[in-house]
Amino acid sequence: MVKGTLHSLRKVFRLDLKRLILVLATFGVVFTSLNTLITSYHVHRSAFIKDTLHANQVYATKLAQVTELFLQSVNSQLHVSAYHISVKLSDLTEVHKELERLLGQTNSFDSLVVVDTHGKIIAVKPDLDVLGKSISNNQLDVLNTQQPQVLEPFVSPAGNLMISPTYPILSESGDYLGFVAGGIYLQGDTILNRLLGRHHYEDGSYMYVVDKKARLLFHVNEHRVGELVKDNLAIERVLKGFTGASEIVNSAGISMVAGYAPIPMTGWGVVSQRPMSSILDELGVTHRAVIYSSIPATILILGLILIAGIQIAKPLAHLAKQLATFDKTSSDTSQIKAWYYEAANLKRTLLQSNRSIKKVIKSLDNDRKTDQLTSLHNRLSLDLWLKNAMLSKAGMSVLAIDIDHFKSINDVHGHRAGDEVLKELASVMRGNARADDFICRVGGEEFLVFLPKVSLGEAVDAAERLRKQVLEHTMPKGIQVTVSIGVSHWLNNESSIERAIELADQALYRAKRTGRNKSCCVEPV
Ligand SMILES: Nc1nc2c(ncn2[C@@H]2O[C@H](COP(=O)(O)OP(=O)(O)OP(=O)(O)O)[C@@H](O)[C@H]2O)c(=O)[nH]1
Repeated sequence: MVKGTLHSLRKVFRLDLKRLILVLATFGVVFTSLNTLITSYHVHRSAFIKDTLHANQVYATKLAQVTELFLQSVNSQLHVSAYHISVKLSDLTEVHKELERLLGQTNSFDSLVVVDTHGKIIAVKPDLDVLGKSISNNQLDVLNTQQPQVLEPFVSPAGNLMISPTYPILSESGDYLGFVAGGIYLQGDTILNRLLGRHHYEDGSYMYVVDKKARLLFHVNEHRVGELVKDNLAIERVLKGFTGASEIVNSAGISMVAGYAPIPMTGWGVVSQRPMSSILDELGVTHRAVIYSSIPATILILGLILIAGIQIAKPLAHLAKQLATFDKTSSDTSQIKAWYYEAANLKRTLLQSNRSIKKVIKSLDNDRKTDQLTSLHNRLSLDLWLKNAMLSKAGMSVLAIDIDHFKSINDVHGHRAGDEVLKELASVMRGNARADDFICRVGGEEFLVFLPKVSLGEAVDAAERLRKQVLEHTMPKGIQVTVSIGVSHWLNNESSIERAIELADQALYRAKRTGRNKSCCVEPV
């Protein structure tokens, strides 16, 4: 059973040319398509990441410039106010008015304070519960440096997380009188949010700003503002003053494609980034579109290759079939449409060899049925002929012919001369025969002649005619021979032809016994 199953499987999976082309074409097209898709995926991936890196760097640079411009503008506004305050410092009402003017004139600040040289808040707008209070100890440095600067993020007494640009107040003679500071909130609907917060996109891109201690000043997630960020390559690089872009893993362990740029005025840094997963998602969408759009072309190409393959295989398959059965179907070979060079060549060769082989076979077949010395029929040919003859209903006469004393011819003239005599006698018999007669050499110097549709009487006459002709004929080397002939007739009834041949032999024996060079006959059987 296993053997049978294996045989059936082998039959099903037999690798003919058509199947081979089918398998190779499918494999080729699928492999090429896959290879193209994989290559295109990698090329697109690199291009997507490169584009995103570049876009994020451009964004970060732009936003760094915007932030710096904003801070410069804030600085200028405080500068002007510091000047106005310096001349009115003795009148705090006027100082408050100046703060009110600045607050109303610009939306850069959420609050404004004036601090004296002891660090005490002497004026505030809007009215907050900080008047008369001192600035915190870690902010006292601004009194020492007496330079414009931005205070590090701190929580105001009113509970707001904020940064604070400051500007020194100098008297006309250049004495330091304190500083004016603007409060900019970092949480809620702040100026920084309005300035930077629009740069958050649905594709997951977002940006953030860190101060020089890597503390978040701005972040899409407001709750993270004020948080110190560690282990972030982009932040490390930007706080060293570099502008650039790279693939990073953020502090939450998420792969990001980030661009970064520093804000030289404050030492802060801006980072714009997009999650790698969102890039790959977009790439996936693009790639699926590529796959879907390439399917019809792939199927078309596969179909065309298959059609071409089948057309190529067809003549070869037909030629192979013809080769297998060439003896029966050679005429069909010329009908095969060998439409391309190799198949046409094969077809021509097949037709030629077909013809040659048939010729050879025919010649071999003739040789098989012919006596090599006399070219008369041999016993095999006789058997075949008799089978056909027995089918026809007509009777026939049989002559059994034997050369008299042939041994002495061989002895006297040599075996070769004997052969020549046999050949010559065959020629005499052929010349004497009708088209339907069948002449056969059955032994050394013994012959049988079958005369279809000839009566016994006519056969006796024919035998006599032949005997006389041989008698009068001069054989090669001047040899004279005689023949004895036994004649019988077969009526083609229930008796066998073998019996008729036997009787002809008996008649021949009688002719030999009673003097040779004569013909004897028997009654028809
Ligand atoms: N040259 C030649 N001789 C052959 C061939 N076949 C048989 N012979 C010879 O034919 C001779 C036949 O001799 P026998 O059978 O004695 O008969 P015969 O001499 O003809 O005598 P009868 O038949 O009684 O008249 C033998 O010597 C065979 O060697 C052949 O192909 N060529």
